Amino acid sequence: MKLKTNVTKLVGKVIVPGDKSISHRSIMLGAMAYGTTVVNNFLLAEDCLETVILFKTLGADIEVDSETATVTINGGGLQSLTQPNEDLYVGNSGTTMRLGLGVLSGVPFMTRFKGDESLSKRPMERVMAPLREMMAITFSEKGGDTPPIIMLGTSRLRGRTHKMTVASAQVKSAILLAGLSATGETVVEELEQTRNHTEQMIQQFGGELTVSDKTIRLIGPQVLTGTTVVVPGDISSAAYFIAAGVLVKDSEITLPNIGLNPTRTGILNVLESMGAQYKIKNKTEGSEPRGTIKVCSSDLKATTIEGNIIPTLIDELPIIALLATQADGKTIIKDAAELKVKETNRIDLTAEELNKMGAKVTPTEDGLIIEGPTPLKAAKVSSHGDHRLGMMLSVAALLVKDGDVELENVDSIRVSYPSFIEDLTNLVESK
Ligand SMILES: O=C(O)C1=C[C@@H](OP(=O)(O)O)[C@@H](O)[C@H](O)C1
Ligand SMILES: C=C(OP(=O)(O)O)C(=O)O
Repeated sequence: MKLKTNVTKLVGKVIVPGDKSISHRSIMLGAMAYGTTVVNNFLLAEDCLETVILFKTLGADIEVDSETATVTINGGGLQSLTQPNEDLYVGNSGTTMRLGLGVLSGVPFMTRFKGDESLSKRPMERVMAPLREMMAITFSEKGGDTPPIIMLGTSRLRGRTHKMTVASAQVKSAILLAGLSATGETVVEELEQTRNHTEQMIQQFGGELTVSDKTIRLIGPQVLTGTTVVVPGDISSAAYFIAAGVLVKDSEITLPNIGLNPTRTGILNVLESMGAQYKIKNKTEGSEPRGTIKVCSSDLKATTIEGNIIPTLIDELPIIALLATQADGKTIIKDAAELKVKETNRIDLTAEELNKMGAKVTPTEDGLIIEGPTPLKAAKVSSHGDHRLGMMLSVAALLVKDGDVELENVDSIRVSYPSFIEDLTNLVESK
């Protein structure tokens, strides 16, 4: 697809779709709970629909109203799920597979999880190992770390203490979801604090847990009750418009109703340290705060991004790398080796694709070094099937003055944001 280039100004408002992490969890917890759960502003994108399909295949009563982005789940508790007579195919969605394994470790039947080509290369032992300690039988069919994964759950799951060896909200969440049906205390000691939606939402569904610093404790088994979830706009999707607004001269973009959970807002801290101009308005209080983000074009300076901020902006690092190509000086991103095991190796491919456009990005073992500012030029680029690379490159193209930017495999964007290109184009046309 030929991307929009040479854009002089972006003005307007974008209603960013619902948060992906919260949408996934609302289906899982809704299916584990007793009673009705209503999810408003559910993310109608491929990844979250994989979670809907997964739980429908397991017999859950789920209705999706695409017109209103509302999902209704009539939950009958975990034990009402039934053994499917087919494989559980979850497409490109790591969250669906990892959290799904956690949920199904607590039911006494066998399932076989499969994913697409990208997911079939992603590490699953990080989730299987703790679930095995809790007494589930689970292994990779190929004998290694990657899908297909066999899960033989049990109604005799045992609570255990887990010291995390990787900063991953998906691993933490899989353990906590398993802990809900385990007997005794499940403890997770995090390496770094990661997004805490699972902890917040378990409590919203009437469950109990305690959080002290980076340690989460939960005593099982627990009974959850259906509730209403109002999903905020996804800050990870908003990040592309934030970057576009900052980078394209004379721009002003308003993004209402964005989730501002502090375990997700690392990008805002980075914007501040790069000198970007943004404002937050109408911020609500509570466990999942939300507010309006307003950004306008800004001159940027380089920064260093490392340590415990990394999990709070992990999915935003490709778009932050683009911001850094336009910043004055050398930006250093480190402690982000996890980027190598996302939908693609986002360290190597962020560098490779931006460099095709004339950027100076050097991949390292655990991050990127970006020298800026560099003008970006016409090129043929690819998302490599990774939605976040596709969206980042679409924003990069806006800055190209002469010639075309052709993006290969634009369809991958549907994984998290089906109307992204349309929403970006509307901002260009509203000038
Ligand atoms: O828990 C979640 O919803 C997610 C956690 C992160 O993955 P890791 O847990 O692998 O870091 C993130 O990259 C992913 O997009 C969603
Ligand atoms: C890594 C991501 O998702 P998942 O792990 O669910 O595939 C992402 O959305 O960037």
